[in-house]
Amino acid sequence: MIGRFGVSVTCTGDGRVRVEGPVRHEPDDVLDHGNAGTGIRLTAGVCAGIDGLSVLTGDQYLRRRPMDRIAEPLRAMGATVAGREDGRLAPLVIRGGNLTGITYAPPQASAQVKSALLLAGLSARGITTVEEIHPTRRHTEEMLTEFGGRVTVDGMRVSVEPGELSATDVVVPGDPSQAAFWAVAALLADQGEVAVDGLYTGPGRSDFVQILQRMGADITFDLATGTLTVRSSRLRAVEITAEDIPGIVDEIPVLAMAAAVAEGTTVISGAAELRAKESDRIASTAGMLRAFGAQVTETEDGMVIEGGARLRPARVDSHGDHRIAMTAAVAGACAADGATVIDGWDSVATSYPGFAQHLVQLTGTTPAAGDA
Ligand SMILES: O=C(O)C1=C[C@@H](OP(=O)(O)O)[C@@H](O)[C@H](O)C1
Ligand SMILES: C=C(OP(=O)(O)O)C(=O)O
Repeated sequence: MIGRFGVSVTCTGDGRVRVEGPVRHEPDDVLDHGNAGTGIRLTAGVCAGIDGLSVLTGDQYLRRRPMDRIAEPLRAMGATVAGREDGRLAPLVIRGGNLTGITYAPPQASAQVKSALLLAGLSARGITTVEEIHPTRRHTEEMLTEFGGRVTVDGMRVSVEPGELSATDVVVPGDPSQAAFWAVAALLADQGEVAVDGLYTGPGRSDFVQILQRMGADITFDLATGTLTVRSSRLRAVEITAEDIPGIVDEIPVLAMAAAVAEGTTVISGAAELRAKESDRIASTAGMLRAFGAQVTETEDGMVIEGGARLRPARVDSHGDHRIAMTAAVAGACAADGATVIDGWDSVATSYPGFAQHLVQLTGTTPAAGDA
């Protein structure tokens, strides 16, 4: 993908990637982002800053996800953004360059929107400011600062000044969202302990740990080392509200699975944003839980999960959503006696290509892929 901008990218084979910039010209082909919502939205921010034409698209699921959340502010900065349904849906065609900084308050708590605007702001005239309604993950601010970008954070206001970035070496820590699957695997199992090392320890990415603690889980996260340790536990129901959601936005499917076996009724609300993810994650999570035998009622902005389910093996449709597929695999391997089959297993490659191998290492169970 980055190669389309004339940037040289080399994988050295020892886990390192060498990227030689800068991005200076329009991409020489259509930028296909597959299933990656973060990818297309952040790249749109970069393309808005390039004096030229960029065409961005993705797979059948991504082409259904809302892009107006980035198209509108990027237009306000001076880019031309066209797409299906008046720029609401990809493919998007962006003519960038000649941007002016704006102050923008996204109506949704979204690190993707914030990041798109900060990236565009690097090549705008004046300062670009994003006013968040709720703090979201801050990887973009951290990365821009490491690359010499001038970023200021003042409470819920994040600003960037225009300027060139300079190359640096970055060590990418482990992704807490991936570790969440192994945490719930340990909790669903009858016995045992799982430890995951080297995780990112910054704010807003490991809130699932506190949710699981509220559920009575024996779980600790060592902020000095980034080590998560989880032991099989009896869980109780929890109430998850709008305040909690931005910090666990990607972990709801797997937390909902934990809630299905917990004692009591779990209520999740304020999570309407989940309907705009890879799948409608309220509907797909509820469908998955029901397939395993749990009782769930979908609400407009969340769900009510009756706990105490004895999970049975299931046939689950991932709806093209990696987090549904991985949650089902963990439940099938750790808590349901018999073969669970997952349709749309390929989606897992979006965020965790090594997942099946790790599941086999941990549980000895190979997930059964159904139809593509
Ligand atoms: O910035 C990011 O890397 C992401 C932000 C989140 O999206 P929103 O902040 O738009 O909810 C999250 O769901 C996504 O998986 C990754
Ligand atoms: C929502 C997710 O990703 P994206 O929006 O980048 O497709 C996710 O990783 O669960």
